[in-house]
Amino acid sequence: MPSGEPAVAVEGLVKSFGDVEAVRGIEFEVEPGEVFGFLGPNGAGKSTTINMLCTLLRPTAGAARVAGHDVVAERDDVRRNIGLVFQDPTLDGYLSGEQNLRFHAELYGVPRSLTGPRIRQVLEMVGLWERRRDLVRLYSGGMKRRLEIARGLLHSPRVLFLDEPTVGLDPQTRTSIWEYIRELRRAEQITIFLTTHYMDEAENCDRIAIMDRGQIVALDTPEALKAGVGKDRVQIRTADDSAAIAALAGRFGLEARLAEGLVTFAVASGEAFVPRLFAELGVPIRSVNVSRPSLDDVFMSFTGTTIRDAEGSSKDWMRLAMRQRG
Ligand SMILES: Nc1ncnc2c1ncn2[C@@H]1O[C@H](COP(=O)(O)OP(=O)(O)OP(=O)(O)O)[C@@H](O)[C@H]1O
Repeated sequence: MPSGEPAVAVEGLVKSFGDVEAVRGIEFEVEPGEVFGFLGPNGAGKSTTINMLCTLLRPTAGAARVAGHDVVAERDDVRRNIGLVFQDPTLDGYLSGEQNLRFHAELYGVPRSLTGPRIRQVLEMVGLWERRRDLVRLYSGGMKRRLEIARGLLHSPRVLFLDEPTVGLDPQTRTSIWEYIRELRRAEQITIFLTTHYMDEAENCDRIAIMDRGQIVALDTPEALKAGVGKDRVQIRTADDSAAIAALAGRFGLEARLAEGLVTFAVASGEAFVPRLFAELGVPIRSVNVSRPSLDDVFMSFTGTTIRDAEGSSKDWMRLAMRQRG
């Protein structure tokens, strides 16, 4: 990928299926090394977009470049430079972890001399080197997912597409998968493009795009998206709640009320406000708690639906991808 070029660059991308305009002229760029999250309710157009990026669907209009290559004119170059990790396991349970990777390396034409060292490198990265000789059917769910990630990395892709990488895994395993994803970015300077329905996971992304009805309706860092939703919630415990409520109204023009036994109010930037509060309230404060709008609030405000309603829509694009590649 030429230096300075985005890992993914999308311009006026459109995809129509007959009368259905699934993707309506979207634009965005993903920088090399970014962890980029793609969220949206069912039918928003996420899979259609990703299928175009992975060269499995031809755009109706517009253009996209992945790893510096045009998805239509340089399809094979794009394919060589991307890795896919999909939800449905396609590992062979009757082969060992290492044998699964060897098979994949052959499919991808990884030069033989490089295969052994590369397998060791990716297995060590996901903590499976010691277990490489065990049959995959004896692996736990988390180990299988880690092996799939290792497999997606085997041919050293510049951009790794992950479809809900931790769905169905227990919280501890999800945390460890995320550790691998972060390590991966550090070690391989790879760009990671992922879909997720877990908002806590979306928090781990450098930036998030929210898609709805064929359009990108929001794209920013998790922090900026949450800040854009509105105000933080501040709760204080005081020596005299009535006096505090009166002082908040009198000195700051804030309307506060008692909630859960705490003086509660909303303010644009809670953390920045706290020092002023201590300095100027004139009523002793015993404790303070600032909470931010969550990404759930962000999702709701842009799409009118909760992320939970958007769940269970795991798509077949990765499956389709593998079938078409294989
Ligand atoms: N091959 C196709 N033929 C006709 N319509 C399609 C086709 N693929 C997708 N669509 C339509 O395009 C729109 C976008 O679908 P898409 O699968 O891209 O959404 P999505 O955001 O991936 O949803 P999900 O969260 O369910 O995976 C939907 O209205 C869908 O019905």
